[in-house]
Amino acid sequence: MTGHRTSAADTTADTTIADVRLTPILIADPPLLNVQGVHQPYVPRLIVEVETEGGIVGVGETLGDTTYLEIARQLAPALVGRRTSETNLLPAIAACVADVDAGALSSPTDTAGFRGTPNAGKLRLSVISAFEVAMLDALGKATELPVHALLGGKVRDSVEYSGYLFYRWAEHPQDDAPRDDWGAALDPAGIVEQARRFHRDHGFTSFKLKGGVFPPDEEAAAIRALAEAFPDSPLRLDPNGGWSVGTSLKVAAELTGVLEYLEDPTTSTPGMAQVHEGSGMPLATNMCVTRLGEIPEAFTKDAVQVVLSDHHYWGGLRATKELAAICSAFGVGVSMHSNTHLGISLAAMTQVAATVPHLDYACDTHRPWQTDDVITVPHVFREGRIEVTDTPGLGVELDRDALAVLHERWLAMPGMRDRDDEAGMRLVDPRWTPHSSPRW
Ligand SMILES: O=C([O-])C(=O)C[C@H](O)[C@@H](O)C(=O)[O-]
Ligand SMILES: [Mg+2]
Repeated sequence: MTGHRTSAADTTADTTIADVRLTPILIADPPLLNVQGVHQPYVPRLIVEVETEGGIVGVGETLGDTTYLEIARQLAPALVGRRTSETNLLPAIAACVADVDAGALSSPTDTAGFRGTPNAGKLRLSVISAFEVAMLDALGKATELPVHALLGGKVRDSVEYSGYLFYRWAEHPQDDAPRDDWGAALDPAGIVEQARRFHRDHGFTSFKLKGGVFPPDEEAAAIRALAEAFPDSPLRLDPNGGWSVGTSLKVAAELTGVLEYLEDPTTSTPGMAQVHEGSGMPLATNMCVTRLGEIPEAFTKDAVQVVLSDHHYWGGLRATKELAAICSAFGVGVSMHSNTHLGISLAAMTQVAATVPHLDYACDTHRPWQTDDVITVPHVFREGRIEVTDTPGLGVELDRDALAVLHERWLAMPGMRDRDDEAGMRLVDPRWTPHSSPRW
């Protein structure tokens, strides 16, 4: 053991950051529907590599839209010469060196992230998250410790995820888009069939339906059909703020006892508080509590009962643990949100989820919808769970060939470098205007 440590120290002990590499990529995505529109054939992600003086490489993954990439490009050189252990400095360094383009802040919602109104702090935190994960991965490899050990150690050996169901078209309208064999899911029967495949292929026993697509009574009917097909499964419905308070109260009354929780039925914190007060339905959010400053109002008004943490939003794995501790102090539950992502993010989500004692719900993940990956051994869900590895760092290895292919795709398709679900929908419905909120 000592001999092993010594030899590792000889070659790898210097954890000073020597180089930071950024690789924007485009990953294939099916035509999944939501309140804003439809996923386009490709979604941008950013892969961050942090290389130490000792030659160790750590990896991180985050949103790859232009604004995020610009922030990352400003932040990367400022980290050279820092230690991989200095993750607490990331917010201050980012605030000093990374400007956020005003255009990115003028949008009513952050279409890339679905987390309420964008602001500079939120966008920087999303970029920081990938650097923090890459630094922890490198540090873990250098010290021969898994990332969960750097966060205080795991309290569970596997992390449960929920099957993320979407209304969807059979194929994208673009002729040259990638195809899959899922077929369309546009009614309760289609959603139940999708859930059966998720259960068969990955063992998921908890399901979330992305709503805000059809009139709420149709989506409530899909939930009831799921409850009949999977009587023991916890179920959630998430219309991403597409309903008025009145509509939310009506659906909440109808689905009380059927849903585990209702997610972001309406957009504002006062609106969420009214819905909970009037219905008693537990409400979850990844839209009205997405940074520390939004917590006091939401918790004192009892507007949310479950916060969907997301290390990409909150600035990394340590920040996720801090959020979980605050939630615990207020008796608010914690689960985990996801956007379209690959295996590096799934590894990071699993490592941090393993360390949060009161993670009371199955976490969200889009990963089963993705056919691409940038790690050599993609994760396998068993009984809806991912095993928490004890391999040093995140326990994943970058597949450089796959990364190069997906980067080539990014170079070749400048029109896909920003997620734009509205633009995707306008190809089919040129008058599409999702911002007449609330839709129902
Ligand atoms: O829980 C959520 O709100 C999400 O997962 C946001 C995502 O962007 C989802 O709506 C999607 O991918 O369409
Ligand atoms: Mg949500």
